[in-house]
Amino acid sequence: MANTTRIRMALLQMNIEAGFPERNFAKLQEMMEKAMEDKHKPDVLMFPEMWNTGYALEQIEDLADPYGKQSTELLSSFSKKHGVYIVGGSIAEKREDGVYNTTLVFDREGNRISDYSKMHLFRLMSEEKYLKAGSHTGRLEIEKAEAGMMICYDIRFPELARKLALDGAKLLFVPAEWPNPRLHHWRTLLTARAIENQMYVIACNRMGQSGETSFFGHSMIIDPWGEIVAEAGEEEVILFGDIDLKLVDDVRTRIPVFEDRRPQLYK
Ligand SMILES: NC(=O)CCC(=O)C(=O)O
Repeated sequence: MANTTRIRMALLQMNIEAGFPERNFAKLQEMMEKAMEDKHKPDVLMFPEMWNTGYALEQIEDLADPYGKQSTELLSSFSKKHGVYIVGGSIAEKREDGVYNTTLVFDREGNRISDYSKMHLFRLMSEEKYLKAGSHTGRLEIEKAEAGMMICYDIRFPELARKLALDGAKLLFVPAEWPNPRLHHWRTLLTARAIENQMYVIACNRMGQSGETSFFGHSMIIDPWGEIVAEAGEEEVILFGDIDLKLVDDVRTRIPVFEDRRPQLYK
């Protein structure tokens, strides 16, 4: 990177075929290769939620990736080969006690540097019947920038975003499978998390149809002032956008929300 405060993101807004992991692996690989062919090579690749299986929840025990092994092999070798960070959307990950909705993160050398399992399960899509909830927050470092992770429904919990910000996050990554008809909620909640925490929000949604459910895409990068840096439409696309970490410090200096908090009065 020429200028160390700037980071270029590539968000792979893909269709996901529920119940067909091999097809989704192939699609993801194809889009990752395409992203790296761009003349302004990205520093970070990011994907949607549950990109390996989609919401094939009734078959999830059979479809989920045991301990994320297959996903790790692909993402680790790709990040090492191309020298790119990967915030791996999320996968259905099978562990001994059940299936988790887990983000895996890799650095430019292919090392797995972080993981996060979705802690708030979304009942409207029956997650609580088939998935286990994670029990720790998700943090990582991209170049020298502290970042946090939330998965889809998690963005309805501002206290989690605030905790990540208080712990030092300047960026927030949000992989999602957020369906119609809640585009207004998606855009409003992401923008609110960016403004209130004065952080970049980088959110990658899927597009396409799965049974009766349609997904609107609209992956977004929002700056700490609440302005939209980049936003996709409803099509399958790679959304590129640059972030500048200096802006986080500028906004936090201009309106010193974190200094003005009075947590002793919020109990
Ligand atoms: N996959 C999800 O967590 C969907 C969350 C959602 O649609 C919402 O409205 O919240």
